[in-house]
Amino acid sequence: MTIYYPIMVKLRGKLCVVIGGGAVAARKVHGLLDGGADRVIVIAPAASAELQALADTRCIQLLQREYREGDLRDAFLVIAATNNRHVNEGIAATADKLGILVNAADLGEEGGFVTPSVVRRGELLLAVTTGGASPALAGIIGKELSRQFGTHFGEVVERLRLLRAHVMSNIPDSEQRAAILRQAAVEAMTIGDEGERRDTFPRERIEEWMMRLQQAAERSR
Ligand SMILES: C[C@@]1(CC(=O)O)c2cc3[nH]c(cc4nc(cc5[nH]c(cc(n2)[C@H]1CCC(=O)O)[C@@](C)(CC(=O)O)[C@@H]5CCC(=O)O)C(CC(=O)O)=C4CCC(=O)O)c(CCC(=O)O)c3CC(=O)O
Ligand SMILES: NC(=O)C1=CN([C@@H]2O[C@H](COP(=O)(O)OP(=O)(O)OC[C@H]3O[C@@H](n4cnc5c(N)ncnc54)[C@H](O)[C@@H]3O)[C@@H](O)[C@H]2O)C=CC1
Repeated sequence: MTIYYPIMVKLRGKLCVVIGGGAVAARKVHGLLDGGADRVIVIAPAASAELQALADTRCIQLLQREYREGDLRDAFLVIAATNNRHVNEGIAATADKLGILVNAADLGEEGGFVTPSVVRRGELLLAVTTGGASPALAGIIGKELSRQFGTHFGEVVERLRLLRAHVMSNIPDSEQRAAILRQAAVEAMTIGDEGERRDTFPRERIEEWMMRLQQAAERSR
């Protein structure tokens, strides 16, 4: 068993290299693009129509050839997704030597990182892993979470961010701030319950919301 440490990493401006051009590579490329990557190079002698289409729209750069030793130079992150175990192993070993983050689609835990099942709702990002024990279960739990956390959560989190900025600049006491923000998060989780309209959260303006939460926090002291 491998123990993992989860982080949310920024990919903007960082070179990501994907080797392989099949269905698995395409899924990983979509994950990278959804995750903010804007410099993605895909290397494969034969790439799927899906990857060709991404290259046509300039979302990725496609190099139609086999992987070569120097291809990882300057990469921040590498995904080895060929159907050749030997090639994937070589990529993983080279990346390791160069200190580059590497995912090996067929080596599971032998790579440097594994990709979780992901649900995005605006800035809310849910990621599920079984560490390679059951990728299918990770996917099923991801689908369950996407039902549980509806699309309105994007807006909910946006409002919470606005509230937090407002609270940060208006409430000097850190304990009071925490009480207000915790209560706002509790309210956010109940939205949708009892027929509440999902498209307006909160009903009040941010300033009024803060005042109400502040008064409630004071009452419960
Ligand atoms: C270790 C890991 C490395 C990595 O790729 O990062 C890995 C490895 C392998 N997957 C294999 C098979 C399958 N993978 C999926 C699906 C997903 N696989 C994903 C991640 C991971 N897969 C990493 C661990 C994540 C974790 O466990 O938490 C997900 C979560 C995310 C993503 O791919 O982006 C995505 C779901 C996305 C979603 O739905 O949300 C399905 C399900 C299906 O197809 O319906 C199957 C068939 C059923 C099954 O095997 O469970 C095989 C065997 C291939 C063979 O048989 O030859 C290997 C190789 C091995 O195990 O050695
Ligand atoms: N991690 C995961 O979620 C999963 C991983 N897998 C594993 O991922 C691997 C890839 O799966 P698929 O995309 O379905 O395979 P695929 O057969 O559709 O595609 C393989 C790709 O690798 C390319 N390739 C082969 N040799 C290469 C080289 N030397 N340099 C560059 N590119 C090369 C081919 O041109 C092709 O584009 C398989 O080995 C499979 O075991 C399979 C299912 C899920």
